[in-house]
Amino acid sequence: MELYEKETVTCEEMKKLERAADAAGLSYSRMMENAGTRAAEIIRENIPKSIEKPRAAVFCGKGNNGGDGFVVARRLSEAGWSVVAVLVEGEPATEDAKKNYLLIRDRIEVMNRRAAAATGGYDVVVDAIYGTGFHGNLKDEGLNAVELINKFGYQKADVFSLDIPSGLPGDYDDWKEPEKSVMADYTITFHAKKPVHDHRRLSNFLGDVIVADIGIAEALRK
Ligand SMILES: NC(=O)C1=CN([C@@H]2O[C@H](COP(=O)(O)OP(=O)(O)OC[C@H]3O[C@@H](n4cnc5c(N)ncnc54)[C@H](O)[C@@H]3O)[C@@H](O)[C@H]2O)[C@@H](O)CC1
Ligand SMILES: [K+]
Repeated sequence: MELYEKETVTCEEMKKLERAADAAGLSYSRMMENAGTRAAEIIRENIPKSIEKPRAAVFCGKGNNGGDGFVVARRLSEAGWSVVAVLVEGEPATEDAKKNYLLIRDRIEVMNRRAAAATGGYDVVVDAIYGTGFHGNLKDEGLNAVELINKFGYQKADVFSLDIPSGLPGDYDDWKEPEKSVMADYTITFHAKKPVHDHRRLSNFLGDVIVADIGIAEALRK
């Protein structure tokens, strides 16, 4: 079986697949656009139809998981939602995330985590803090943001984690419960599940796991 056909891949294998897809003509920036666009569609399909103008907060880290978050924020805003973007660790650091940040910066409200703590009433919270690049344990900024997301979740928001609930390493195989993580209602992962999604003791952190196609299989089949 080819790597791109596997249902579950490690974070390292995922990086390999992205490199191969890029070499086959599906650029990293296109993969991010596909990931965020598809995630926004899945979010819209899964919230109660009775909400007329949904309010969403998108928490973005400074890597490419945050970049996916900026694409989601743009897509939900284009769909008529009221959207705020929360910069958890300041401005984005990777090229593709920066590009997508510039596309929303002047269009939707951007705030830091402290300012976000004084807001509320969200129907949807998107967790785009950490994905496959996360290792070890949460540090202060991440930890505070994770607690805030979970607070909004307890209030009324549906929480959607992009790729992996922030706080959990993608290759997680420990039998201990993690110390702290986003508790998602839905985890939207890209291309294939990562080992953490198959972990039987983590279903209360993962919620429903949905795999979103971002074009990698098609690019590699050719
Ligand atoms: N171009 C690509 O490679 C694509 C990546 N995608 C997204 O990008 C994600 C991976 O992006 P990145 O590799 O930029 O990494 P992440 O965005 O997952 O992580 C961001 C940063 O967190 C730091 N970090 C790691 N452990 C930490 C800890 N314990 N405390 C605080 N900071 C920590 C890392 O050094 C990294 O700079 C995927 O999960 C997916 O969501 C998708 O956009 C598809 C295309
Ligand atoms: K995440």
